[in-house]
Amino acid sequence: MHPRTTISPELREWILATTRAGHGVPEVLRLLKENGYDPRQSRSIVAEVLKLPLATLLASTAKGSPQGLRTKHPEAPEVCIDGHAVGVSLGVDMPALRVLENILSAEECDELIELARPRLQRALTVDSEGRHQVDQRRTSEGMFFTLNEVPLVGRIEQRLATLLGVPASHGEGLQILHYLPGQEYEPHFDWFDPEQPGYGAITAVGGQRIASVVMYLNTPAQGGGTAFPEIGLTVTARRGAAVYFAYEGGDQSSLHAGLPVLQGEKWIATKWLRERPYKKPKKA
Ligand SMILES: O=C(O)CCC(=O)C(=O)O
Ligand SMILES: [Fe+2]
Repeated sequence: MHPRTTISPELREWILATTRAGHGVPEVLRLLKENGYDPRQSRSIVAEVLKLPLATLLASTAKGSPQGLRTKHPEAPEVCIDGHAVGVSLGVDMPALRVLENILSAEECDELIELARPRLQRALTVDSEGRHQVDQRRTSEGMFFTLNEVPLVGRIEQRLATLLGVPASHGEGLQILHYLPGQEYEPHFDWFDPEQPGYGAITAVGGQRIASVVMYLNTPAQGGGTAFPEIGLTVTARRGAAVYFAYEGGDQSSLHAGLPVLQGEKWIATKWLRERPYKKPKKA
């Protein structure tokens, strides 16, 4: 049997602190290499400390892994942006996740819903070839705003950019989703799978996704939370709050689902961020 690598408490703490500070696995591995660690050994050490399967880490350090900009995780207890105080009421290390309070005011939530309502269509998913398709796993209706389409959208994009330290140009257009009782979004990852044939096309502009912000525009009477089954966490959908989470391509811990709405309705605004500036590809 091979002896297990012993990891000093200092190295373990350094890996955790560096990850918590918002650096991705590739960056941690790069720094270890710079400091003379053998790359193969570093991968095992990082996998062990972050409790990631080695296979996941190998996938995440290959082409699925963002090499560009990363978000910085908002720090508790609150971040003040242009006089708007955003509360950080819960934090998780793996995946890097924060529950944000008061990301939107009640008026901003209502205004987004009213702007989106006349433009709703059945929400689509992206298939392995990069095509948009109707999918039984996603039964809600939705629409996209273009970047900075109206002043309200621009203001929210700017707020998120300041909060997360990534320019608004890295964002995909804000998506509004509307769920009725029984509608849900089954467990999925927001990162694009590097093993899928359409990966190159989907990431040709903007690269890999690095983080998601799901903002709740109303409070469903019952149900409709966002569940993270790998860590046993369900974030309650409450008007004006949001869940932010960051990931590597291949990161299993970021599995999440929009739970079925049991009573009432659910409105969310989702912002996905890319590692590089993203512009919507022109229609062929
Ligand atoms: O509805 C939710 O709570 C989650 C939505 C989501 O995962 C997404 O839009 O990617
Ligand atoms: Fe998602």
